[in-house]
Amino acid sequence: MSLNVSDLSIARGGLPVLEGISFELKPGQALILRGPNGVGKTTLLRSIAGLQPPLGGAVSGGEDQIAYAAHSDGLKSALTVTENLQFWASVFGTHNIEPALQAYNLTTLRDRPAGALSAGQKRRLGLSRMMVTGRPIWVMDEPTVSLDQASVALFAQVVRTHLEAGGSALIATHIDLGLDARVLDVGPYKAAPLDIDDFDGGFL
Ligand SMILES: Nc1ncnc2c1ncn2[C@@H]1O[C@H](COP(=O)(O)OP(=O)(O)OP(=O)(O)O)[C@@H](O)[C@H]1O
Repeated sequence: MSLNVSDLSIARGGLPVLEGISFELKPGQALILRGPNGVGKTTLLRSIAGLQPPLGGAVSGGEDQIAYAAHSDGLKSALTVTENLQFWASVFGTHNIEPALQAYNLTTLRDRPAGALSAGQKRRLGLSRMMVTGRPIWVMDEPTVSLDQASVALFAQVVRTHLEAGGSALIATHIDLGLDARVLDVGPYKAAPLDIDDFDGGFL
């Protein structure tokens, strides 16, 4: 199923950040979001993932189809690598965690508590959760933070395989992942500043 974003306007902390965002993401496609720090990429991804309501416009096709990977890895530090993935598999009603362990080179770390992993290993585990969700639309916010070059390549390969299987991916990233993907620069969609309409002329 395609994800459709239509004339979306979004706010953070009560202030509009982006407006007029529209795109379609079809099965097999990836879309890379770019834009300067603070422009609203995270806010856009959160809105598309259903974590916050938009100010206006619409998102369709994402209901129960989206798996969202935020800035944080979302791991339970006392659980092992295997237990973390089993937990997420049970949340999403799936079972087989082995492909995720193998794809992210985590098999030798499978019995290690997540809290005892390095930052890059934690990130690999966090990203591997996407595979066990069984969901077709992956929405990912700066997924390569903490990853070394080899792990970035692993991640890009996982995404390629996901796209070939008919999945899709929406990724906010500042780096070139080498994917065959469209790029959407959200900079030009920066919302106009709010009008200050409570100016008290009597103050002058
Ligand atoms: N919890 C918050 N409360 C209020 N404002 C926030 C909050 N989090 C972020 N903002 C503001 O909302 C705006 C959009 O932030 P957002 O995190 O979506 O940007 P971004 O494009 O993802 O940035 P980056 O590239 O640095 O990750 C920024 O101006 C930011 O300062």
